[in-house]
Amino acid sequence: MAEYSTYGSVAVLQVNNPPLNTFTRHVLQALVSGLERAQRDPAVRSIVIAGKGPTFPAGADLEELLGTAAAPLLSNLRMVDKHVDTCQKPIVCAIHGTALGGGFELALASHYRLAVPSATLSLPEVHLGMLPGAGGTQRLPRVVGVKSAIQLITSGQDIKAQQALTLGLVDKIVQGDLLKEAVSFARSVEGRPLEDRRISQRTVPDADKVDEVVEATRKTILRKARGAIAPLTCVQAIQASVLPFAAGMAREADLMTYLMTSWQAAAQQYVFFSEREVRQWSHPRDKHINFRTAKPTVIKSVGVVGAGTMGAGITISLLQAGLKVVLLEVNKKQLDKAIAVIQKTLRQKSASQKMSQLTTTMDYSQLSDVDMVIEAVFENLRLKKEVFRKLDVITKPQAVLASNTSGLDIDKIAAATKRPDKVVGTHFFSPANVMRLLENIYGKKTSAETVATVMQLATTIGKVGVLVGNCAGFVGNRMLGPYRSEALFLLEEGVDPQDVDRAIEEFGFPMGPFRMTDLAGNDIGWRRRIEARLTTEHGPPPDTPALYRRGDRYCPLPDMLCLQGRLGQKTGAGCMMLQEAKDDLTENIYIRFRTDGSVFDLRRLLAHTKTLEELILDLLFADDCALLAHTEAALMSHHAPSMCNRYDPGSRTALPDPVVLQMIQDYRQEHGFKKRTISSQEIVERCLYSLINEGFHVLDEGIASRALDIDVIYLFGYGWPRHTGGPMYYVERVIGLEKLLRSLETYSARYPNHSHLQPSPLLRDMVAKGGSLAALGTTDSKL
Ligand SMILES: CCC/C=C/C(=O)SCCNC(=O)CCNC(=O)[C@H](O)C(C)(C)COP(=O)([O-])OP(=O)([O-])OC[C@H]1O[C@@H](n2cnc3c(N)ncnc32)[C@H](O)[C@@H]1OP(=O)([O-])[O-]
Repeated sequence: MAEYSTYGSVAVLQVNNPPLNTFTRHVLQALVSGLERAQRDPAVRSIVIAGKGPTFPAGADLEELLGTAAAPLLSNLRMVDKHVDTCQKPIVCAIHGTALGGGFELALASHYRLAVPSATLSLPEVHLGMLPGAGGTQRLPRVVGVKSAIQLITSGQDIKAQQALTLGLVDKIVQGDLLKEAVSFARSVEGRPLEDRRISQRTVPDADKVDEVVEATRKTILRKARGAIAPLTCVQAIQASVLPFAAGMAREADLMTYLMTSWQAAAQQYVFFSEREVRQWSHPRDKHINFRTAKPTVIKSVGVVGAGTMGAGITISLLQAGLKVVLLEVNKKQLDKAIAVIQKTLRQKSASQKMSQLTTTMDYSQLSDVDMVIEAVFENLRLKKEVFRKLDVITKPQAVLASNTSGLDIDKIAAATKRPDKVVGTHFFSPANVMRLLENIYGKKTSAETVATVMQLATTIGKVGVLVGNCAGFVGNRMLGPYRSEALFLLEEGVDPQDVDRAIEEFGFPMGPFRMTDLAGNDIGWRRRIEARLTTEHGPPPDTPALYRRGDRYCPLPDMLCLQGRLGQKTGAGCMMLQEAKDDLTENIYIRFRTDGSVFDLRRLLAHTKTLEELILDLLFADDCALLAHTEAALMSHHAPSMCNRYDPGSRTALPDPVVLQMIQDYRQEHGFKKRTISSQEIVERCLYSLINEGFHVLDEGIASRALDIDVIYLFGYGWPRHTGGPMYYVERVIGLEKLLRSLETYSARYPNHSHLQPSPLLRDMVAKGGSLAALGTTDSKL
């Protein structure tokens, strides 16, 4: 637990609790015993505390901290820190690996800190809905000042050794053998006065400015916290650091108790464990196929087909993980553009050497030797099948073929090959090198080995892989459908897009549904709806009721906006693309003709022409000759058209657009909707409850095997606020299943034709029988 040894006058205490040397009560008791022994021994004149194995203690043991042992654990840690702080013999902490939370707090209580260059320090408690409750909020500001302490503690960010040295958090960086250096350092400081080494006895350097600093940062913290209580509570504790140390510690303890007993802390700790538990996957339809029984194929090289935004992002992720990549793109200009993006990103990450692992090509035969291919071409089933047909012929028989589709049928894609067992979905989220989620989709014939391979790939490239079944939209996008529909129905009834966005953002999402569509592109859903024959490029399909499709309520507003060229933020950027892309047309660029207002996808037009130049010539010699220029001017104009908002050039701030508001008003009038006032609560409930209700369907159908899989998908792929634990956790632990059912019943009685508001049979069953999502496999056992 804490091994005791002596090197002459130096006693060394090495925490030994593999794998992360976390603090349990027993570890802490062993540390106290060791400290007492060293203090008692007259031959010992200094003490070194270190971690055995790969790391310095990575903090309190969360299993204990979250259970009934929390109070004794916390008081033991405070006791150790007090022992260390007040010890009459100098104590040196030797830091390697990750000194996190309580580990870093122990180091701050010590008199000297040495670290290896690769060491990382941080106080990440805020991510667990807590604060550094063993003196961290009191000691850190005494070293770095209130301003920096607020920044470090409310973000929980990592501090690398060099930065820690600059900030005065470590005294020396050690290049060689850490323990040896620490022992000799300890020896060198023996007998020196310790009073100025005790951080607790120092004053906060910017104490006179504390109120000013807190005031200046409060707004930013509130905005970033998006409803989480921990960040502001951390600030309150840090504010108390200007008090005498004991008073500050008492305030910290009170605030820690408040946070530790909050539902948000429980939710965030659930997130921590769920992020790890998704790795322990099992096949929803056959529990015998799972992470233990299925063996992954070793992947050393990956082909990526398609060098658009997704393909480039996927390539970066793979290269960063040290894999060999062959990037294939049939359009030379697009390939060059992607190479430039990849190079720039890797350079920013100081990882330019990874470029040597990249081969770029326009020739499919270069993929003959890769272990796996990830296809990332345009979201079109015909095109994807064509690509898979080619890949099946060219790649080696054992290669895994994965599609980065966001919702197309994996079985249909697999059917284009003679190896459906090796075909799988790997749905990355944009930007693919940043977003942590990887939704892995198995088809009817996908083998256990293939599933294990893509789940392993997720870990290899630092993503959170979640295994789901095959259905339109899989888990994430399928659940988003009802949410988006309900948001649109709310527009019909009287709210503006900005009202919906505001309510959802106040709940904690970084972006409401309309800003999100503006960012992603309104045309993505439009194309999907055109392909599903719900609408056409010219308006609703003939003989179709305006507000219904296949018996379901349908809101055509987004289609109408697309027909007006309001495709999202990128339409605003479209003019730039049009200019620079005169002969580089790989993104979707839309033009609108002045005579009839119709919108065309330039790519589609290009399919009938050889080059963009030819197309432009055609247009110039056609009756609509002025129109391309007109379109350019329109796109360049100050009010670049977007979906529901307008964006000033170079800005992402969504501004209400009077044109859209008028259009919605006309639409309400035309279809007999009577505008009414709708509360934020109703907006949030209707949007989120319909999304969650779909989650119950997803579980019922076995598309997701556990509620925690859905939570992780929403937390890591869709910006669901972390402090609420994810949609399924939130509804069960905070709202209550019964209340969800009653609300859905009320709303579905009011809107009988909104099918997604009809409570799912699984939800009804659970409420009737008193069942819980935990029984379906959440991490309750760990909470
Ligand atoms: C007392 C009050 C004041 C103090 C408060 C604190 O200290 S608060 C705490 C402040 N400290 C933190 O918040 C640190 C949280 N931990 C981390 O950030 C990372 O684990 C890491 C960077 C230390 C290592 O990353 P990595 O990618 O190398 O590894 P990995 O992440 O995959 O973890 C491996 C296994 O260890 C498990 N496990 C991990 N930590 C803990 C823990 N503290 N406890 C228990 N278990 C823990 C993890 O679940 C996983 O288990 P599995 O699934 O294999 O059964």
